[in-house]
Amino acid sequence: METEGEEHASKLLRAQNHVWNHIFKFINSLSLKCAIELSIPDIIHNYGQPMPLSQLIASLPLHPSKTSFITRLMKILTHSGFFSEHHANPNQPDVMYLITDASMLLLKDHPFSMKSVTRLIFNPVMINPWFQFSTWFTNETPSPFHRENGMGFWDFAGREPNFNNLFNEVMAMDSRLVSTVVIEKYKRLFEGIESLVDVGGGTGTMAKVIVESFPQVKCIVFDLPHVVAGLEESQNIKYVGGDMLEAIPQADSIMLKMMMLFAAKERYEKEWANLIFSAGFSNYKITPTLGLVSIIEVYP
Ligand SMILES: C[S@@+](CC[C@H](N)C(=O)[O-])C[C@H]1O[C@@H](n2cnc3c(N)ncnc32)[C@H](O)[C@@H]1O
Repeated sequence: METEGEEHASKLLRAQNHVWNHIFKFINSLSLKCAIELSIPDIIHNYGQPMPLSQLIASLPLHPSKTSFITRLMKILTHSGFFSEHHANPNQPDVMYLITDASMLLLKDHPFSMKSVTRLIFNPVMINPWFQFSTWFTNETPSPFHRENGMGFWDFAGREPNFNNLFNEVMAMDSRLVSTVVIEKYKRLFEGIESLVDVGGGTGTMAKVIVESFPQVKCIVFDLPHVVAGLEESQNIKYVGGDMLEAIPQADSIMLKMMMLFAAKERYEKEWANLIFSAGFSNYKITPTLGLVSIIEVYP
């Protein structure tokens, strides 16, 4: 039984431990970045069986003075669920690694590879604004991103083609995965639709999957002009550049996936966003698990 003093000391240690852990959480994500840059998920996957640490080390472009640190990197990543550790037998001290469902999504050639997400999110353009977070609360700058990069996110994407392409690629990857689920699960919703506008539809990945599965649907992919410029249209897909905060094209259904619907309604008081809200969410399929806000609806 702990004395009052001991109990106080354990509580204090637990609290300190909690703070240390929280402060160092960034090591988890930046270790993941490191592993991806060294192609560790691909190397282990291509090995085709549990990969001994010595083999992994031999396959990496390491400076000889750094080989022992790979064990530490792999400990962090195993603990975070990106690899699993295996021990062949007690006489074989070399630990072996396999990839997990999570690191499968980091493989270069996986159809739903999230590698581009890591390139986008670990980009200083995206990370540095977080260092401005508290300052942002104390002044008028519209977003930490704006404060750090001198303009809003979408303006920045409009001026930096590489960043724009990377962002659109990330969105397309998400849509490739989500569309497979949406088409399967919400088939019913698309069956009666003749026209649909995908507001903020990016480069049209969702729209392409929808018209392939439901050829009666005519899709308008509506997004900022720099996103849709030069994209190839088809009989069922038209691209329209514009600002959803001004107006959106007419269609008998609206699709929003990962869009700022609340901002459109509350900050910008857009009529079309109000319409969605006033119709009552019960009429709409809101599938937060499929994205930040995924709404697929036929209206009126
Ligand atoms: C988070 S992405 C979602 C893209 C796509 N719906 C998806 O889920 O893959 C947000 C999209 O909204 C577009 N966007 C941002 N502001 C916009 C505006 N004012 N008018 C039209 N599109 C806008 C962006 O260019 C971007 O493609």
